Amino acid sequence: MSRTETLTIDELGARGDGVAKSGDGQVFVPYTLAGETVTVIADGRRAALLSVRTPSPDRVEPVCRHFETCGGCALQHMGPDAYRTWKAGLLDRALGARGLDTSVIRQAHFCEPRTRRRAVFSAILTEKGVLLGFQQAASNTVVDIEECHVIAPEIDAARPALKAVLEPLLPAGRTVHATVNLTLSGLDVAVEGKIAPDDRQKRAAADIVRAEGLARLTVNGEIVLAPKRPLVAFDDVMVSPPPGAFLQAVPEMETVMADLVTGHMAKSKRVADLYAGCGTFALRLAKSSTVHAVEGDGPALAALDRGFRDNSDRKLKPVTVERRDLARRPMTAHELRVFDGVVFDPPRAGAEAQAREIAASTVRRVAAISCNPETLARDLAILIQAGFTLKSVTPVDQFIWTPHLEAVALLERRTGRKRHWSDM
Ligand SMILES: C[S@@+](CC[C@H](N)C(=O)[O-])C[C@H]1O[C@@H](n2cnc3c(N)ncnc32)[C@H](O)[C@@H]1O
Repeated sequence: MSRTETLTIDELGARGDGVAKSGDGQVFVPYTLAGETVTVIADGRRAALLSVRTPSPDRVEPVCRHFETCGGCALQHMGPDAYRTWKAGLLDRALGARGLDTSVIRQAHFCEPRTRRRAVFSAILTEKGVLLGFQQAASNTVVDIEECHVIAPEIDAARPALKAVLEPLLPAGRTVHATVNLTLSGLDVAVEGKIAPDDRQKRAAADIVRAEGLARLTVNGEIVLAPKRPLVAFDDVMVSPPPGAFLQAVPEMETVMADLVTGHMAKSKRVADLYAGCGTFALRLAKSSTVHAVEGDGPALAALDRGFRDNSDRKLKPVTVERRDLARRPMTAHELRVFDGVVFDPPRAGAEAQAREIAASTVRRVAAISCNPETLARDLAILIQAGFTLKSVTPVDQFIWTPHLEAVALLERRTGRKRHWSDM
C-alpha cells in the first residue's frame, strides 16, 4: 500500500536512485541526491518523488525538458563535478566490494553531451501520428521527444525524417524499436518489431529514405532500401556493420578504449579477441598481432571478416574468425594455449565461464572491457585468484547521465597456470 513520507537521502545507489532509510528497510527514490530531504509516495521499496524540501548544493536544473519523463537519463539533476565523482566511484565500489586493489583505478574519461552515435528509439503510431523517443522509466509508454542532449546532433535532427519513414510501416498501436547508427555514409536505421509491411508500405518508406538521404533502412533484418553502404572506421580500417549492429556508443570513447587495449597487447604476437563484435578491437590489434576473433552474432562476425579482407592495403596481420556462443561454450584453457594475449568484451552479464578458462590457461596478458562494474569485478577476481596482477582499470563514461559505466582493465602474470580452475 502506498504512503506519503518525508525522507532523508543517505546516498545514491548503483542505479543512481537516492537511498533512504524507512522503517526497518531502505527505500529507493529516483531524481534525488545525497543529503536531501524529500517528500515521496512510497510503495514497498520504490518511491516517487513529490517534492525536494532541502535541496543538495549539487542539485542543478536539468538540461532536457523531458528529464524525469523520458527514461533515458537518470542524473541530469546532479552538477557535473558531483556527477563525475559519483560515476567514477561506481567502479571503486564494485572492485572494493570484491576486495580488489582500487589503487590501480586510473583517472576516468568522460564523454560530452550530444556525442552518442547509436540510439535505440521506441516508436508507436497513434492518432497523433508517430511518437518516437524513449520509454518512460519502468513503463511501456513511449515519450515523444522533441530534443535529446545525449545523441549526436545528426541523429537528433533526423527525428522528423525517422517518423516519416516509420509512418507507412507501422500498424496503429504497435510499439517497435528503431536502432539508428550514425555511420560515415549517413544514418543506418534498423526497425525491429512484430510488423510485416507489404510491398506498397515498403515502397512508401523507401521513397522517404531516398528523399531524406538515409544510408539504409531494414525491417526485421530485411533491407527495404540501401542507397549507400553504411561504413564505420576502426582507425583507418573501414567496416560495413550489419543492420542494428553493436557499435561502441561514443567514437571518442571508443578511441580511448582501443588505445588502452592495443597498448596493452603491443607485445602479444597472437591475440584472441572474445566477444569481438564487428571488429572494434580485432581490426586495430591486427596492425601488430595475428588475431582470432570470436563472436556469437553471425552478421557482426561476417562484417569483421569482410572488413579484414577488404582492407588488404592496410597490411593487417592474419585475422581468423569463429562464431561461437562463449557463455555456453567458452574457449577452453587448452584452446587458449596458442595465444599470449586475450581481449574480452562481453555484454552486461559478464564472462564468468570464459574468465575461468582464461584463469586456467597459460595466457599471460588480458584486457577486460566491460559496461558493468559489478560483473567486471567478479570476472577480475577469478583472474587475480589465478595469479594475474591487475595493472590498471580505467573508467570510461560513454553513457552520460546514466548509471552505466564502461571500464577497461589490464592484467598480467608472469607464468600461465598449468592446473584447471576446477582444481582450485
Ligand atoms: C559489448 S559488445 C562488444 C563488441 C565489440 N568488442 C566492440 O567493441 O564493438 C558484446 C558483444 O558480445 C556478443 N555476444 C553476446 N553474447 C555472446 C555470447 N554468448 N557468445 C559470444 N558473443 C556474444 C554480442 O553480439 C556483441 O557483439
